[in-house]
Amino acid sequence: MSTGTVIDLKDKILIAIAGPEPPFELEGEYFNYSKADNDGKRRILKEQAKVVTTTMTNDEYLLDERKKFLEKIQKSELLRNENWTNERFMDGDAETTNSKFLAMKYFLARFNTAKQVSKALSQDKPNKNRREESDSELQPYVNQYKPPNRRILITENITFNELDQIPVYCDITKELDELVIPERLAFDYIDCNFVNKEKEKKLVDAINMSKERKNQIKCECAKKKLMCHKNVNYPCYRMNKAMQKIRHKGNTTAPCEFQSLGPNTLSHARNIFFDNCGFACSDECACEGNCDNNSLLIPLRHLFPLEIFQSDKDIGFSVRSPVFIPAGTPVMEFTGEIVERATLYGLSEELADEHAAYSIQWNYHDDWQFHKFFNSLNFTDEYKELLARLYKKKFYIDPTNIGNVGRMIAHSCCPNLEVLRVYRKSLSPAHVSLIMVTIEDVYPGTPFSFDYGAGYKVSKDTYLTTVCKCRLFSCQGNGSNDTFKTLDTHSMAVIIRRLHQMRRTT
Ligand SMILES: C[S@@+](CC[C@H](N)C(=O)[O-])C[C@H]1O[C@@H](n2cnc3c(N)ncnc32)[C@H](O)[C@@H]1O
Repeated sequence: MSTGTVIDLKDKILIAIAGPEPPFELEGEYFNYSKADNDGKRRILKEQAKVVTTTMTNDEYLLDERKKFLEKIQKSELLRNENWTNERFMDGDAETTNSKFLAMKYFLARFNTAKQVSKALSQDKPNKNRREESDSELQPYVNQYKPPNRRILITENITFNELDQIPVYCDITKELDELVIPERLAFDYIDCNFVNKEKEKKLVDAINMSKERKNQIKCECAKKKLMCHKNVNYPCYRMNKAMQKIRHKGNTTAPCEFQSLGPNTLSHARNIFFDNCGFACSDECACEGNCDNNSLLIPLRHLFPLEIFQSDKDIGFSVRSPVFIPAGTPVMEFTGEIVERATLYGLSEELADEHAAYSIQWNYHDDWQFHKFFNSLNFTDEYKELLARLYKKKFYIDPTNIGNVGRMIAHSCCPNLEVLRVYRKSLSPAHVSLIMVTIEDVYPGTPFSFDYGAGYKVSKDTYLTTVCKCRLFSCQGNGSNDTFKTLDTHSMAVIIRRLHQMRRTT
């Protein structure tokens, strides 16, 4: 584990232009934690760990958290009128559309290449003779974690930000003496992306060029209420609409939808970063991002209470929320260092493997639709040339040493989140943010997950999908239920609907 900390990097870091300034005061407890190396951080976490017990039942705890959440919403003029009990997955036609979308997503998670996918899709037929499972057979896949009453609380707040309190629990160790803080838990927390000025000089050039008036995108609308953007002349809204229409060849489904409070919908389960990108208002706009054209509004406000917990040795730490989150909600951002592939793989072999395991690649070097798109804009020629050069490379967000809660989300073959790219202020790779959006209604306590992709390896010769421990109904991991592994999308959609009905009544 490398030991770079916020303190070591303070003078080298450039906050990627899209984000607000993070709390870099480095005071008090945060200062001590941040200046410590990995061993030191683990020591601090171990020293502050304590056993906590509760006499509340799980239902009482969830009710209490829901009450607190609703009180928080009531305090916000912007969010007060939203209906957070609305189950979007079940909302009329949305149920059919959503279950088909999820079934397609789970189906695609099985294949490594586009060729395999095409072949499998051509053979994807409903099996009318299939016996339907009973509720008790499906019960193990309802998937709502209920922690024990006695837990080890490693830290009350891994973020050090009182507006975003995220506790970390260990539920696999009973006694404090036995608690081992893994290296991967001892990272520096950051709320926005950043660029290392020394490593990514071209990104710094792009950030500087983006400050020219012609290369900026921001709304200068009068400060009004939530719907202020719905004027087709506002640049960010127009840009959002235009970007949502960028499509990979052959995608004839409706464009995706990126908005503040949802539902954010995806265009297609395939080609996620090709076909699903949007643009958001930011603090530079007259609305300061407090409008409906900002899919980062909820993540930046840290609206949903989150918890990091460990209940499984193999999976490690995971994340869950004690409140219901409807489908299509951007729950959190995935933050870290914006790096080019060569920077990531220029690390020593061991470090590169470790960083790759946590990083998300969010663009494709041959994304010619995106090239065509920014070339059609009124940016300066110099900026367009630089963007063309930059976007021939692959970019990652690397949260290994400095990142946020997004880095703790587990993989699943039946994920409930999708990671999407959204830009603010301009279109360079330094203006990107990755948002993690729910693709189904997420019931209280359900661990969050996304699909790491078929190419993700846990060791030199082992793909994660072959050893996956998500244990959900169509998990591809060894030892999982074989009857679900090869299901067609039609049968899967039926099971997905039934699981949702079961979750609602639990
Ligand atoms: C990005 S990290 C996720 C956070 C990690 N659980 C932790 O404790 O730091 C990815 C690693 O988590 C583990 N992991 C995540 N999802 C898994 C799954 N479904 N099955 C097995 N291991 C998983 C693997 O070790 C993987 O390399």
